[in-house]
Amino acid sequence: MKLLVTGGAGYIGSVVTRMLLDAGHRVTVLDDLRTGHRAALAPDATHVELPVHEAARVLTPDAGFDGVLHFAALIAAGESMVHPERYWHANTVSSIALVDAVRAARVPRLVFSSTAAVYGNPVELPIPETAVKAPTNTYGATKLAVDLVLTSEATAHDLAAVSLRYFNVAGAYLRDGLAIGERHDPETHLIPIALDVAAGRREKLQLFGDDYPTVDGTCVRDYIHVADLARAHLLALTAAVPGRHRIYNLGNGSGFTNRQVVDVVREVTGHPVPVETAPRREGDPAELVASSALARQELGWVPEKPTLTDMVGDAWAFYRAHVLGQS
Ligand SMILES: NC(=O)c1ccc[n+]([C@@H]2O[C@H](COP(=O)([O-])OP(=O)(O)OC[C@H]3O[C@@H](n4cnc5c(N)ncnc54)[C@H](O)[C@@H]3O)[C@@H](O)[C@H]2O)c1
Ligand SMILES: O=c1ccn([C@@H]2O[C@H](COP(=O)(O)OP(=O)(O)O[C@H]3O[C@H](CO)[C@@H](O)[C@H](O)[C@H]3O)[C@@H](O)[C@H]2O)c(=O)[nH]1
Repeated sequence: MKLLVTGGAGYIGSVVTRMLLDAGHRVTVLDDLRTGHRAALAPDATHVELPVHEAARVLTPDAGFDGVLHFAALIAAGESMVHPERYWHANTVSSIALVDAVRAARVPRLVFSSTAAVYGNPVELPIPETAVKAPTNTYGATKLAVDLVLTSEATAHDLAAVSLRYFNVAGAYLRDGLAIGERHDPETHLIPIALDVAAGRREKLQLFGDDYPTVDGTCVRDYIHVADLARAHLLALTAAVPGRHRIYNLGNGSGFTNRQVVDVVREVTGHPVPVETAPRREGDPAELVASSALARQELGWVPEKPTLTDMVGDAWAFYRAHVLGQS
């Protein structure tokens, strides 16, 4: 297929781009590098340095794209509570412009990066796709809005749409000397920050809140390996059906508290990783754990690296090689 990948210079988009190219697809990456890295761009993909809202300049009716995978977004839930307008523009307004371009160019399929953050504090665990959607942060709300746009678009205009609701993505894609991993700047995610501490780049980790209604008072999250997540996108591309908007949760179905995650980082790195308790981060739901039964059933998705030790181990291997330059 000829595919447009938005956000292909970012963490997840660059892993998926690599897998798409290796599977024989032709890929154009649309990314304005606002948070991504030029070095993460696949050398055998075409790169167009444009913002998503200008996608129509690339997605012309003559260009012959078979599909779009839409990763480009602002992703920090905490920041979205402080600067919500940035999130509505970057995530929702831009996505509507992209969907307009997809319709105008008659691109048949679109796969969208949705999120566990659409659910808010869940009333049932593990969370199925049918659960109540009540986001506790603006980031989740901006993504839920795009999911709703895609449902109408699929129904009214025959788009084959798939939303993949990722839970917490971790790890790195390591293969034959290649390593693609997480490099957000500034970093806000728990595992890479804990690795910064293990590497001696930060003194300690702040744990945001220890009074949540969970086993040790810290938030619970469900982690998914970035390579397992990436494979789900290739499956979704072929499973997409015209006129349908399919939605799949992607996680492993096991919850880890933030303290348990830090324990795994200590085991993997051999570093004590000191922590201090800090106030809650606004907008954080207490617990997010996925039911991915539907993805397993309908996409035939089976995670190959479901353990947190594997994820942290791969993230640490990437970190040492590419952030500390110890390869
Ligand atoms: N990382 C996670 O744990 C996680 C979990 C759930 C969902 N997601 C979703 O997955 C997607 C990818 O996340 P990531 O961790 O790879 O993020 P990332 O920040 O590493 O990558 C995002 C990429 O999109 C580009 N970009 C952002 N806005 C753009 C715009 N308007 N125009 C052009 N380029 C733009 C950035 O330059 C960057 O390269 C996002 O949509 C995010 O919401 C991520
Ligand atoms: O220095 C830190 C960083 C994070 N946390 C906590 O660790 C947990 C996980 O936080 P983080 O790694 O930032 O991920 P989330 O906020 O859960 O969000 C991620 O996972 C969501 C899906 O669950 C996605 O939608 C988001 O894009 C992605 O950033 C939360 O309780 C945070 O408060 C800390 O205690 N200290």
